Amino acid sequence: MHTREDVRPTTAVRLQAVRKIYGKGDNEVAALKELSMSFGTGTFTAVMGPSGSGKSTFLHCAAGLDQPTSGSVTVGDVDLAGLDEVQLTKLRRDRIGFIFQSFNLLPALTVMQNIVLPLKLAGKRPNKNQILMVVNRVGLAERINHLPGQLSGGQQQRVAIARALVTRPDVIFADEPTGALDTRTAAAVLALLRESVSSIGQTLVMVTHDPVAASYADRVVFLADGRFVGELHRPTAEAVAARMTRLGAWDDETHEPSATVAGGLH
Ligand SMILES: Nc1ncnc2c1ncn2[C@@H]1O[C@H](COP(=O)(O)OP(=O)(O)OP(=O)(O)O)[C@@H](O)[C@H]1O
Repeated sequence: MHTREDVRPTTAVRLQAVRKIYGKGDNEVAALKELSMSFGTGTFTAVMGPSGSGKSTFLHCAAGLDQPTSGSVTVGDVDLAGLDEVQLTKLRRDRIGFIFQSFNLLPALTVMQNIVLPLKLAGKRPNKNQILMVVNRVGLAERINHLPGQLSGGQQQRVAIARALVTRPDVIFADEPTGALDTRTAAAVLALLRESVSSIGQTLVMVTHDPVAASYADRVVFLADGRFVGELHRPTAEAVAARMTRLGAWDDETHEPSATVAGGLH
């Protein structure tokens, strides 16, 4: 018998010639321009680019939260263009995990209830051993009966990571997952994300402004003005920062390179 891993395609997510136009006529903005990109199963990719380069639009289109104007997005072996809203919702629930800067936990539910929520919503009976494995992996075994409000920011983000891992999705999209955390807590969360890729083969795509966060990835892809403009494999924070500087990412000083870059963290 095949396990699900045996039959997983080697490409978890593929975008082909994706265009996304917002607005009409004089107000038209081309946020993505013929963007083509693939994300291999079991890889960790960081997506970077200057403000307005299309990172959020990319994330929304790749995760089936928004539809491209043209081009195609495939998750696993499913072309999203062929799905109606109900099917898209089901695909997001069953095959995609999300981690946000703001954690997005339900405050009235315990840690354990938050973690098993995606399984409950999918009508699946939680497998106790699998849940406990995930809870242990994120280091929350002592906290399962706490409410999110009783946890630190780093602990809350670890709950969000466990919640994303528990359905064993084809891909997890993370949007600035360490944006609200201090440097040391961010490092712990990034190490955990890295470990979920290295040890269980999770596929992870993370949008970030932080070169140090990006240095935990296998690959960094750079967007500028809605286009793919380059990539770095086995990135260092210094190389990422240098590339971002060349892209003019910090000209407006809204996103300073992290102070930790100089230390060569990773
Ligand atoms: N709903 C929308 N309506 C009109 N234009 C939009 C909309 N969303 C995004 N845009 C425009 O599309 C372009 C890409 O925006 P997007 O938010 O994807 O960039 P980003 O790289 O995520 O930016 P940031 O790093 O500042 O979050 C920008 O020019 C933006 O103004």
